[in-house]
Amino acid sequence: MKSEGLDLLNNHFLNKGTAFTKEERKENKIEGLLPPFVQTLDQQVEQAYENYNAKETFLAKRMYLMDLFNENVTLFYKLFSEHVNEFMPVVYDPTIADTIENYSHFFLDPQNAAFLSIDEPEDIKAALQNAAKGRDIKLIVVTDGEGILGIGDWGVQGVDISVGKLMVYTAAAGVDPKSVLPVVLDVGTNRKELLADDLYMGNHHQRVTGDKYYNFVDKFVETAEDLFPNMYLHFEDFGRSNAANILNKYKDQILTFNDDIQGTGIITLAGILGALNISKEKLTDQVYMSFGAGTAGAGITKRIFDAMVEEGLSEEEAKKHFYLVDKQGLLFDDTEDLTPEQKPFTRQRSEFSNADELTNLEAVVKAVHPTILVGTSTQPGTFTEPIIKEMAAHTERPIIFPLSNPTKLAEAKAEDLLKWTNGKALIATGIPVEPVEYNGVTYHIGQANNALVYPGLGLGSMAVNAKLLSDGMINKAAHSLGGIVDPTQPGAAVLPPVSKLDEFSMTVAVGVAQQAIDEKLSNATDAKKAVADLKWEPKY
Ligand SMILES: NC(=O)c1ccc[n+]([C@@H]2O[C@H](COP(=O)([O-])OP(=O)(O)OC[C@H]3O[C@@H](n4cnc5c(N)ncnc54)[C@H](O)[C@@H]3O)[C@@H](O)[C@H]2O)c1
Ligand SMILES: O=C(O)C[C@H](O)C(=O)O
Ligand SMILES: [Mn+2]
Repeated sequence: MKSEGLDLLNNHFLNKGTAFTKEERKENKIEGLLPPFVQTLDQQVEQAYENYNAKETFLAKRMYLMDLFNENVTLFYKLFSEHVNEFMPVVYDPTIADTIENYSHFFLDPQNAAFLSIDEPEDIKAALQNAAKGRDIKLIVVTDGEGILGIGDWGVQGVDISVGKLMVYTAAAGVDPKSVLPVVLDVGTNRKELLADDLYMGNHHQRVTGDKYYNFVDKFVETAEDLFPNMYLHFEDFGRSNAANILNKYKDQILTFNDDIQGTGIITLAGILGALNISKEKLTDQVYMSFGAGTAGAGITKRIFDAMVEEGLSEEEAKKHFYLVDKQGLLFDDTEDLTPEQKPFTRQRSEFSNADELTNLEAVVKAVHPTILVGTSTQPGTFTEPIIKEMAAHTERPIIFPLSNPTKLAEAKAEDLLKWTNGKALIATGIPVEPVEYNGVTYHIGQANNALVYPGLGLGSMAVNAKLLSDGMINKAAHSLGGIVDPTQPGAAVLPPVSKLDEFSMTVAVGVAQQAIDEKLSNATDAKKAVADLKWEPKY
């Protein structure tokens, strides 16, 4: 049915606001509902950007942008595309963490999401249909809110991460916003403050676990697959005890992706390859230490391990290059409470004369002399000066990636890492960081955030209707980010800049699409054309 009159103005996918021409206004029964002057999209962008700049805080800017999105999707993305670098930290991480923590109090609009409650599993189908409103959904981002960034369990309030991740898909890779659906699975929350808050908008009970939980996830996956058969299903910020289980259950059956495990693995491998391109060292010579071996930490470890095997090491040899440190300290084969993902990378006590003392990062760094240290621990400031100096004393160009998000949880600041290592550290951070001046050199800091790859990976997979997301496609994405930064420049970043996100998302998309074709996971024939055909642009 054709939208007209106020319905048209209230349809944010179709609304052009003051850019409706005189003819369109007549034709669609909106004459007299707008100020008479017809604006161009560029004029609307100029006006919106003026308003945006008048807001003083990131939070106020974000709220303005969400209002704009709810009003006019085309204008929102046109504005976003012109200021990607500036808007990313506002629309996405770290500001998104503030809106998640305060969601029930800030609430104005459900942002087109589907809210699926474990107490009403019979409503899943209707909820997805209501939210899709007849649209052909090709991409869902779903969360259950248990492991939001590093800030933990926020129940239904985690829905904003689904909304934000989808906005990045469109801004970075041109995924058509009409084809996407944010979803939250409300299975309860264990956060006491939320349960005690009358204004909390989710189910006021503890998280449901076990079979009931997994059956609910199953029912959601089946129903979504049924309703939207060509869909790419992106899981985000599930808790440590569920994320890998869910991925392992579905990855060989449907086109699905876990961002924290796979996306983070890809971007971290890409960052390490970028760092080695600067230091001219080999991956297979590195000693890798993961600090915080949870969903992301173990996912990254597996990806780097696979890359070492691909570069010629046997699995047995490759394993010797890895050390996992978690709450218990260095993880040994007899450590209690190991997760299934940690087990393959544990060490033996007999390797060390002081194994019993290896219960904190400092002791382990002293004993092991890592060349790469990646932080996904959620513990701020844990990459301390003595630890970093110890690491730097044994390796010429230490590769140090404090990846915990949001900003307040980062293991270290780039500026400090450069100071403590005399400018030698090769750094990437999870959140965006301004360039650092040190000893007359401007150091550009790469952002190892999965947002740099998941949009291209998704677009490429969707463009060729890939049956599955294979290791080969994931690997291709990790190797697609090289060649943009000039590694010979002093202070060069280990990853390409976010300002070129739209450009390299296309490289990732085409590479991934081609890989799917080569692996016979797709019937398409022309990867480039398929990607170009699916790409949406914000214009009237
Ligand atoms: N940059 C990125 O793209 C990216 C992607 C995913 C996750 N992350 C960040 O990584 C962090 C972890 O996310 P996750 O999804 O893996 O969470 P998680 O809960 O699965 O993992 C966190 C791990 O840290 C461990 N830990 C907690 N306290 C510790 C301590 N004192 N010492 C050592 N280890 C400790 C936990 O036991 C757990 O294994 C978050 O801050 C998240 O924002 C970043
Ligand atoms: O959301 C981000 O910024 C990256 C990542 O998925 C995370 O959980 O921290
Ligand atoms: Mn995440």
